[in-house]
Amino acid sequence: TQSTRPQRILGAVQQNATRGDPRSVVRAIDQYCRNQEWAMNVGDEKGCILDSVVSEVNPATVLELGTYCGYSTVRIASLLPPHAKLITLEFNPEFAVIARQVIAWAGLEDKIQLVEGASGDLIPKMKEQFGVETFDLVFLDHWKDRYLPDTKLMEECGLLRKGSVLLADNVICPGTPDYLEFVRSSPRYESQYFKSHLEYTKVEDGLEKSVFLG
Ligand SMILES: O=C(NCCCCc1cc2ccncc2s1)c1cc(-c2ccc(F)cc2)cc(O)c1O
Ligand SMILES: [Mg+2]
Repeated sequence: TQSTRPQRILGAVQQNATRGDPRSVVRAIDQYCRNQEWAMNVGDEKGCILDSVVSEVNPATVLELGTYCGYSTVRIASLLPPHAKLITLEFNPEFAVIARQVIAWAGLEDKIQLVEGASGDLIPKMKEQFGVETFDLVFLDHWKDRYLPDTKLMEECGLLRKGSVLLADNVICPGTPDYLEFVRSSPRYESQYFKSHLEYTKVEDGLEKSVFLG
């Protein structure tokens, strides 16, 4: 039977990356997706910007919306301090099955909790079910039309504190116009655009970093 793209990405990790070495997992996925077949990982170019923001924030609690195969999950978790926790939400069960194996190959199971379901359903349960107070960093990389409603939902659920950082992928391609307009015009956010390219291509894309001012 025909394999899926996520299954082929997992195969590339198992063949080319070293167990317990997160950066080799990141490198194996980037090499596969740049040389064999494109996939919607944040990628190496935007990934460097992601690394710099994660290192600057040095978060104890991270929420990732949109796991896919776990590329950015592993990339972020590899930079977290010892007792930090990353919760990642994935809607597609097939992606979740692959991501769990990529996370395990990287040896990062203790830092990462992958939760299956829709962000709109799970965000209101964060405090009670997952024992979360607030998130220091949120990486938005899920349905592009959910960035704005989920940001408002996180505010309403008290999951953001003064200084919480939102980092959003794909604000140009595929684009998140309503989200961009909101964070750039709201007095409650300080926003900054990091120009880059769509993963593994020359098409323009970028990350928007928005600090919640409380
Ligand atoms: O759709 C994208 N990413 C979201 C996948 C949706 C997965 C979800 C996770 C989840 C968790 C919780 N609740 C609800 C959801 S929905 C995406 C698409 C492109 C792209 C760019 C140019 C193209 F020509 C074709 C695709 C590039 C990217 O970097 C992306 O991130
Ligand atoms: Mg993306």
